[in-house]
Amino acid sequence: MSALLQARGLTVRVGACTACRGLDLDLRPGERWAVLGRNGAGKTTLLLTLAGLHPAAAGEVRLADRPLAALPRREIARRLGLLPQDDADPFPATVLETVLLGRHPHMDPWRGETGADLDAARAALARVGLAGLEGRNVRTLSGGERRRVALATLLAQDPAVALMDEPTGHLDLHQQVALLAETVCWAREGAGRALVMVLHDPALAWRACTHALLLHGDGAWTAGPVGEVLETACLARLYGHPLHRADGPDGPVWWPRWPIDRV
Ligand SMILES: Nc1ncnc2c1ncn2[C@@H]1O[C@H](COP(=O)(O)OP(=O)(O)OP(=O)(O)O)[C@@H](O)[C@H]1O
Repeated sequence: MSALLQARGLTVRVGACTACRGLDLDLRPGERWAVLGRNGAGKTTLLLTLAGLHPAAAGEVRLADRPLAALPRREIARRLGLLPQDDADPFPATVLETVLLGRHPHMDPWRGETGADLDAARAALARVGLAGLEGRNVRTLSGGERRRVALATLLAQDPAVALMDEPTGHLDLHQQVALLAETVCWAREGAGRALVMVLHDPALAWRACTHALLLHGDGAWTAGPVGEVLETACLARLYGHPLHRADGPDGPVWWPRWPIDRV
């Protein structure tokens, strides 16, 4: 099956950081990639580069087999969605108005939103468990509620490729699992959807994703199926911290060793 998004020989740099050097990646329909690495390894910058919002130092990103750089932004926005790490609200918009922003790439600029756009926005809010909050000012939401609105905006956009920067940020333990599970269901429903998500918990990556990309912080990277890449010694090297692993009925969990000799 042909890739929805491809990186070829991609080198990504920002400031003194080299996120990856010579990255080759094929994001195929049905695949869900977790991006893992230490703080400052360049995960956000890589996502921005895959979205065409940060220039590559070398190599190329291709969307639907065409160079991303050659596509108009509106066409990119119909196929590719980005959940940013932070939710900025310059204006006191309502929850529904915020989620409707996800429909803009699909709207006729002269007609504005249709009933179908409103239905899509309301359905997305219901998926993240926020039906009934349509009229609330987004600035009055809690951090976790605001994160769920951001995810609803992405779902309403309905892109084939969703790039998600720390989708579990601000979410409690239940909401982390609920929202990731909902996202996985959404990705599976579509004819050809694929996800890339930055996560800080390899156990969630193991459950929610099919593949993992590890950014080692010096431009080196490791990519492959989660069962091969998410290995304890490799994760301990990635984070520079010894890890414990335990296996439960729904998969492995890793947790960092507490420095008992110091605290
Ligand atoms: N405009 C910039 N100028 C200089 N350095 C920058 C710039 N933007 C980001 N950086 C640096 O580049 C590095 C990578 O940033 P990035 O946000 O991509 O990391 P990250 O892996 O997403 O980190 P985190 O896990 O903390 O979110 C960081 O050290 C950051 O301080």
